Amino acid sequence: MPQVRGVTNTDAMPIGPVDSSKVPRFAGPATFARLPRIDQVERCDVAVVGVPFDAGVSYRPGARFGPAAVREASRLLRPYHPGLDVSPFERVQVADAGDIVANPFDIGAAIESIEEAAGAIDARLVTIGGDHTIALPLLRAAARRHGPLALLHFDAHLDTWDTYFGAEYTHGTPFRRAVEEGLLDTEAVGHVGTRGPLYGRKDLDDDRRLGFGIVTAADVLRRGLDEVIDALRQRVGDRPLYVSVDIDVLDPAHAPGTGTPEAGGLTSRELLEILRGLAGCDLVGADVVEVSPAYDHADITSIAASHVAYDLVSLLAMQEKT
Ligand SMILES: N=C(N)NCCCC(=O)O
Ligand SMILES: [Zn+2]
Ligand SMILES: [Zn+2]
Repeated sequence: MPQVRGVTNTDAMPIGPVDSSKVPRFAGPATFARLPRIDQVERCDVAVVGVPFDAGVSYRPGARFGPAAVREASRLLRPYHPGLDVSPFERVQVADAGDIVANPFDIGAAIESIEEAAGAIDARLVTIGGDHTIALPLLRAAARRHGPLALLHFDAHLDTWDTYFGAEYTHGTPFRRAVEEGLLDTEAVGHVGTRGPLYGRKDLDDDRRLGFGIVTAADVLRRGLDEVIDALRQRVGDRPLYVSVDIDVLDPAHAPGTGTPEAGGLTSRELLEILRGLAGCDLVGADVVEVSPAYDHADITSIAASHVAYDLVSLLAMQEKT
């Protein structure tokens, strides 16, 4: 039976996901959360878009298959978010914008086309990666619309390193490039969940000099969620905020399917609670990156990433004026 959707949503209710009480959730093509494709709606407030690109990785590859795995895992999401008390797909039009085509053999060309394609989507974006290289063109596109951005970067890693094998554009370097390009408001940039061995103490000195504050994974444990959320909200204030979530911010027990796993990470419960604590901030865009399904088990990582994306969509939907 073909799926029936509304013809137009110009001034009517948003078109929501396929109803899982009528069409089994395991049937039909996997758009994010079973939402309509962007070409099936007249207007779109929040778009979920994939970037299947992983030519920037330093260790285990495979994040090019992240968008497809996260969409599959998102079939079980339901339309009401009790933690945030919002039905995001009723409040605004959310749609799946498909995948951005990025050259797998030319990182420079890929970065350019990601920036251009992201800039051409007339909606607030939640992007599913792909490796962390893609954050740079996504930040460029967002900063072009909103000016210098506050950034909360959830990751085991700093990703402010300078070069790898002489290469400037990799998944370990996007946030140094973003500061150098003036995309970020360096009064309001921070990492959350940082941990693991570094190349040297200079990594931290450089990072601090670039303007970043750090809430380590150990800080989340020792200071507790409420204090951490307060500190993050104070740092961000009312600036336009971009949230970048590298799924390796989670402990490998919660996200084995990723390229550069580090022990001692956040639980998915902690991450989701911190994200919910950002309700009311001026979120303008977000990404979830570094899901590498070949290393996953029982879809643990792509399920976690689908919930992170759902929370980010919900935060964007809550602040959109209806
Ligand atoms: N962005 C991620 N996931 N990892 C960066 C790790 C860079 C390194 O191999 O040192
Ligand atoms: Zn990382
Ligand atoms: Zn990263």
